[in-house]
Amino acid sequence: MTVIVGAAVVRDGALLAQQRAWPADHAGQWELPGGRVEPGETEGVALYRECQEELDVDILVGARVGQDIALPGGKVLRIYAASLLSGEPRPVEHKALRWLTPDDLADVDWLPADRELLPDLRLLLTPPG
Ligand SMILES: Nc1nc2c([nH]c(=O)n2[C@H]2C[C@H](O)[C@@H](COP(=O)(O)OP(=O)(O)OP(=O)(O)O)O2)c(=O)[nH]1
Repeated sequence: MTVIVGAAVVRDGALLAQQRAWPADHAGQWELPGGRVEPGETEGVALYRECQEELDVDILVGARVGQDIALPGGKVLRIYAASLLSGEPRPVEHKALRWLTPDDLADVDWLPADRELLPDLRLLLTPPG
C-alpha cells in the first residue's frame, strides 16, 4: 500500500498549509506538506525529507493526527503533528504558504482528503482545558 505522509506543522497556534502549483486539476488547492514514503524510508524520515524539499526547513515529527484517509488509486493519506526545528518555511515548489488559525481553517480550498481531516486539525490547534 502506498502511504502519503503529511505534516501538520503547528507554530503559535497556527497550522502551516501550502497551495499546490500542479497538476492543473489541483493547482490552487491547499494541502499539508508531505508526499510519498519511498522504499526503505520510515514514515518519519519521509516527512522530514519532504519538508526539507518543499519548505527548506527541518521538522520534529510527533504523534499521528486523525485516521488514514483513502486516496484514489489505493493510496492513503496519513498525517503526523510536527514542529519546526530550524529554518523559516518558504514555498520551494508551491504557489504560496499560509499559517491558518482555527478560524481560518475552513477558509481555504483544501484537497478533498484534507477537508475530511479538518475536525482533527482543529483539535490539534485547540489547547486542552
Ligand atoms: N503532500 C500531500 N499530498 C496530498 C495531501 N492530500 C492529498 O490528497 N494528497 C495527495 C496528492 C497527491 O495525489 C499525493 C501526493 O503526491 P505528491 O506529488 O505531493 O507527492 P510525491 O511527489 O512524493 O508523489 P509522486 O509524485 O512520487 O507520486 O497525495 C496532502 O495534504 N499533502
